[in-house]
Amino acid sequence: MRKLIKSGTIVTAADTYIGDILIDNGLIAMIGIGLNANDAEIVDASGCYVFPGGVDPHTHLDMPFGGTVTRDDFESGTIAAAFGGTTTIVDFCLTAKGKPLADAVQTWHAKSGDKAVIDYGFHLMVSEVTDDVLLELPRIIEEEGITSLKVFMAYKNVLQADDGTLYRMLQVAKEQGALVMVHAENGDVIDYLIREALAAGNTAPIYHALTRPAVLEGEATGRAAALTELADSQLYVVHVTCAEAVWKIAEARKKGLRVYGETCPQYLVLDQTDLEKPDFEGAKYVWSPPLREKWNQQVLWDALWNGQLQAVGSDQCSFDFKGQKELGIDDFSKIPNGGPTIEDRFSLLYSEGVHKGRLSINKFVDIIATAGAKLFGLFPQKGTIAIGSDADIVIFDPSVERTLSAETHHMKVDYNAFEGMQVFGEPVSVLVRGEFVIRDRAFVGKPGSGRYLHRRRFGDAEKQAVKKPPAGGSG
Ligand SMILES: NC(=O)NCCC(=O)O
Ligand SMILES: [Zn+2]
Ligand SMILES: [Zn+2]
Repeated sequence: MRKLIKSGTIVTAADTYIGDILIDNGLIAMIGIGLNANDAEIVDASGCYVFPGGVDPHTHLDMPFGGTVTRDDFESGTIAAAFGGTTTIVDFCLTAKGKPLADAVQTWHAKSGDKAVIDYGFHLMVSEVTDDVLLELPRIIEEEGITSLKVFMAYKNVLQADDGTLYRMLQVAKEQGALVMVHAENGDVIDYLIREALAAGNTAPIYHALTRPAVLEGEATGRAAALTELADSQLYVVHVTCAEAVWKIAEARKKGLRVYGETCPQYLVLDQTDLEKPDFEGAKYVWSPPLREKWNQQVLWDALWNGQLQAVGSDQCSFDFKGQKELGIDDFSKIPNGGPTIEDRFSLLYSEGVHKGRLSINKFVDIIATAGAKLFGLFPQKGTIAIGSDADIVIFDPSVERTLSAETHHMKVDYNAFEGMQVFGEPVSVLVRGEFVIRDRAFVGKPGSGRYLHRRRFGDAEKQAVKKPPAGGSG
């Protein structure tokens, strides 16, 4: 049945206006004022914002890491995402050294296919360059529409790739129209600092931060940008935490390089002192790169506002405190890295950004939905409210004040990283391709209803936009 969303304040990355949206066959069919459609179900959105569904370009669901597996899988993770206003995720498909890339992609399809309740795509994590990898990559990019490749410069002896691998991936990305994503930290030096700290008996969670100093994130970011320049390629730096890394991205962008950056909600609202919480509670706040000194938060907000950073991903990678984070009780380096963020990304950015006057409402939409869709080959199908786009819509009540908590969240994990934080605004109803997944704050979706997204190549949208009309055509 068609749906008519009436009288909401429609917000895109460019505009804010009161209007109606007619949804037909999962797509936005019409936008106007005073629209009528006798056969359509009327959805009253008066007093609410009508946002495009959030696009989260950085999630780890059902992922093995640090000797365990993330608590949230594609079912609980995407349900939580939907409650939080996110309708599209791009998850990281973990490849294994020496094994075909296609095996990893099939594993990720098996993890997600009958579980996801929102739409999803995959990035491919690549940690080695072999003849087989080089042969297989173009096929994966073409057939699977996986047009982003992730390289780790940290996690020595586990996921870390060397500079040659990063450079080669940048070359492949240039040739194939893909975007290289990089976890930028100097893994070799960090490995040394960790061994030094442990040898001195420094085992508590705070040493996770102290052995991964900001200067090593800045150094790796600058190195990745330099290799991008050499390869004349494109780079997206994930989870930027600090001024040192922002400066390197800004410098690269000033030179005209295609270098982009993402930060995450945790780096905008939490800081290094959280790792000092007693009774091992600091382990809940172990991310890599780590939470930084508080003054970095303002640098990140400024960078989002002025366009030095483009997007905010959740980096959802959840582990229970009990039994999982506790693996590192005697050794901080064994604490599984990551936290539960998929559900609160959208609301935290609205509340801390728009409500507190740090971001305009249009900039918020850009950061939370539009920029990610553009960079990862999904725009304008995803990330905006426009005629012909998927009807992925969040009806958001800005008047609600609520407290984030593990008691009320929908992730499976046993703690909330933002426990006790007050936020303004709440996604009330969420639609994916015109179907309610969340309706009046209740889950009404169906596991398996999320669709896999075959993404376009990097830069394809721009190429299509300037395509010449056929000779003799009217154009
Ligand atoms: N960020 C983090 O600590 N865990 C997830 C894996 C990664 O993105 O590095
Ligand atoms: Zn990472
Ligand atoms: Zn991550």
